Amino acid sequence: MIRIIMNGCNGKMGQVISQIVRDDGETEIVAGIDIVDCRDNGYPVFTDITKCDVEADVIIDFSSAKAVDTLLDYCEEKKIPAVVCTTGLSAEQTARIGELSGKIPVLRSANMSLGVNVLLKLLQDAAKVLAPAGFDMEIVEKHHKHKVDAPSGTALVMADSLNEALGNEYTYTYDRSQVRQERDPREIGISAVRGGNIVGEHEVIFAGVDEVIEFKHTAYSKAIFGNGAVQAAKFLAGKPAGFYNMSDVIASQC
Ligand SMILES: NC(=O)C1=CN([C@@H]2O[C@H](COP(=O)(O)OP(=O)(O)OC[C@H]3O[C@@H](n4cnc5c(N)ncnc54)[C@H](O)[C@@H]3O)[C@@H](O)[C@H]2O)C=CC1
Ligand SMILES: O=C(O)C1=N[C@H](C(=O)O)C[C@H](O)C1
Repeated sequence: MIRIIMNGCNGKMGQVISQIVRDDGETEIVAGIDIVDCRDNGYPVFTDITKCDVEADVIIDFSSAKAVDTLLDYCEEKKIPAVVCTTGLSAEQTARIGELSGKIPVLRSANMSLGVNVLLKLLQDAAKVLAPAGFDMEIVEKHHKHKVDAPSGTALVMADSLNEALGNEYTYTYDRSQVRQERDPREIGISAVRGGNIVGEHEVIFAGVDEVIEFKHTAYSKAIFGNGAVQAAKFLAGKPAGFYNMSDVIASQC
């Protein structure tokens, strides 16, 4: 059995993962962390991560960017592998994760679904052909009204994938309301829509002269992220220190 600590256990994703693990014969949640202790999960819940003294093989984090500094301190102190799924992290937090991966295994991914991670590769192939041919690139993401970060972590990773494939020469434009000029050919536009209970949609538009290509991923349930996170936890437990992402998990299953 792989023993998991669930950070953010009483949130939407924490509850999805609690159910997946209940139905899984290879993993168990041995403790949860959440500032809100509102339900009986069948495992102990700590409202302060520093008070959690339960031994575990890996921690899965779906909490809040504000919670991530303390999470990383805890993982470093306890030498516990971390699957970091929370989005909206600062540049400093991202750098800290990079440093920490020299000491412990850390897997970070803004999107744990198989589909998005396959799409990231397809986008790079498309960008290498279409951008030099003059196609403009725009990303539109849509999420539920409760989401606090914008643009989504996935939209940013998609932009970074496009940019990386093109030699990192592009800048990102989030808002055109204050400018009165044509778009720069070396920009990637990123727009965020929030409303209702949309689970998550990401559309990447390559707009050329007289032709448009659109790549779209639609999440129909949060289970796709939860299943990916549990697979990532199984992958990460027992690995040497290093920085991993979902493409490592997918490659290990092929
Ligand atoms: N990487 C991925 O595939 C996905 C990432 N996410 C990200 O995961 C995060 C959580 O998403 P949801 O579950 O939808 O949000 P949520 O708001 O439903 O749940 C977050 C939980 O974290 C708890 N929390 C807040 N501060 C905490 C702290 N200091 N320590 C422990 N727990 C704390 C909250 O009380 C809440 O129960 C967000 O950043 C979201 O963008 C969400 C879905 C997929
Ligand atoms: O907050 C969410 O719900 C999601 N967040 C992730 C992101 O910011 O990209 C992944 C997914 O789209 C759902």
